[in-house]
Amino acid sequence: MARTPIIAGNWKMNNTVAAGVALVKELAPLVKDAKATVVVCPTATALAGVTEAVKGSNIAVGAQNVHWEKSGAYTGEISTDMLTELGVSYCVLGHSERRDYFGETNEGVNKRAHAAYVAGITPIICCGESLEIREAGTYLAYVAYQIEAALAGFAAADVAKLVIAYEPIWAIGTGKTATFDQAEEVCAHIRKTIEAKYGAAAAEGVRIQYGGSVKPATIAGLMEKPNVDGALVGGAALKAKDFAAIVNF
Ligand SMILES: O=C[C@H](O)COP(=O)(O)O
Repeated sequence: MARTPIIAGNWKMNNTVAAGVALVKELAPLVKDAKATVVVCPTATALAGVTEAVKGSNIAVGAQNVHWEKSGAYTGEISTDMLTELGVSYCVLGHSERRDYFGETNEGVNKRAHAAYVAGITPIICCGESLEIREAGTYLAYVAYQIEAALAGFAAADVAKLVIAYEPIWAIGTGKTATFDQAEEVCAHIRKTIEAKYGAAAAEGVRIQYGGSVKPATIAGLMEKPNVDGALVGGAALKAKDFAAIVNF
């Protein structure tokens, strides 16, 4: 079974509603023939405007986080109902910036992933090691543990439909893309980890992205790797032409 590539743009804390709407309006005609699934992940305030603006295009919209409870006293959080009401169909979870700056834990990522999946929102579950862990040589075990924790309690048939984003923290926003072989090594290990626990069909179906300073010049080399199924793009997703060039690799 061939996996459809998936390229997602994580806008992080960038773009007002007006800027986000303008960006997707410029992007839509540039990616209309993409063979990859195309996703943009605006900040929360721009989700309504952007979901409206992409109607009739092949651009899907993702959120940058979601809470596991349906509603209640959780100041600053967003529920799955609030996202599905807008037509949001993906959600980035466990990004290293959430883990490092806002105390996101593996357990929280797992709870958010279940809530999103049950609501019909495809989780894009992030994992990735720091430079210290990379240099200590323990990165494969570290990433495997993050994935096992994030996927706990999922049925094999559901794991097949998830998206994982491998983002080495040392490559995010630094201009230091992992080499194609470094990206492939970890993405292959993630697939092997999933196969060991959930079986061949889950490992064959799950889509694994690489993220970390992906640029138009590096996407083709990454996509040639058998275990890299797409990219989670930060900085280069803020310019329609650059993001389109990545999507149309
Ligand atoms: O979510 C996206 C990643 O953190 C990558 O960001 P970047 O492309 O700016 O390095």
